[in-house]
Amino acid sequence: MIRIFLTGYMGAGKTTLGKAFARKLNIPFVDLDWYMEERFHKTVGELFSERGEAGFRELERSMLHEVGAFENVIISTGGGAPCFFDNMEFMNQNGITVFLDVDPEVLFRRLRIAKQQRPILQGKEDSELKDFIVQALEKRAPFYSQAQFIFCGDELEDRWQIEKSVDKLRELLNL
Ligand SMILES: Nc1ncnc2c1ncn2[C@@H]1O[C@H](COP(=O)(O)OP(=O)(O)OP(=O)(O)O)[C@@H](O)[C@H]1O
Ligand SMILES: O=C(O)C1=C[C@@H](O)[C@@H](O)[C@H](O)C1
Ligand SMILES: [Mg+2]
Repeated sequence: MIRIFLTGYMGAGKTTLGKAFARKLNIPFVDLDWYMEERFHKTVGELFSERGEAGFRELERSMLHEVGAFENVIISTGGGAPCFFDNMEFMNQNGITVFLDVDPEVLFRRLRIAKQQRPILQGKEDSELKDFIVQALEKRAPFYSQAQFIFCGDELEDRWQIEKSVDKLRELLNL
């Protein structure tokens, strides 16, 4: 039975790599953010603004437990999920955990063009976004570093790079 949790900061490529990896292994892919959006018929942004971050995190935790019971699945978590409650411990006990490690400069490049969909980044000027990412990575490092595997997600810009990363991840996990 395969159950893999992909973690990492926003824009690390959890959804991109997770989808491609699941296709390769021919098993379902579940994105925790999408799962919550479907379950509640609301966007992550709406859930955030209606419940506040604390309410969102509670919901995220219970949804993580729900998808964490699925078998033969690749799960990409929200960027913050590993950093609240005992979520990291839960994932380590229930599956294989991978931290997608991406250079802050690369994250900045990706996120500056896609920040509107992410409530935590909304309204930030490019000049403050870079520092915000660096500081957030420092704060979150103690959680992300508890993953069993660390994988470089710098190269996910086109189909060819994604395919190459999928093969490397497969090798790393011995699958
Ligand atoms: N070719 C590309 N050039 C630049 N940016 C890209 C390209 N392809 C994807 N991106 C961006 O890179 C980011 C990585 O994608 P992805 O959505 O998989 O990250 P994620 O880890 O799932 O983030 P989140 O935690 O916010 O869901 C996205 O913001 C996407 O818009
Ligand atoms: O890094 C975060 O805290 C977040 C990441 C996204 O995946 C979403 O779960 C939400 O926007 C919060
Ligand atoms: Mg995602």
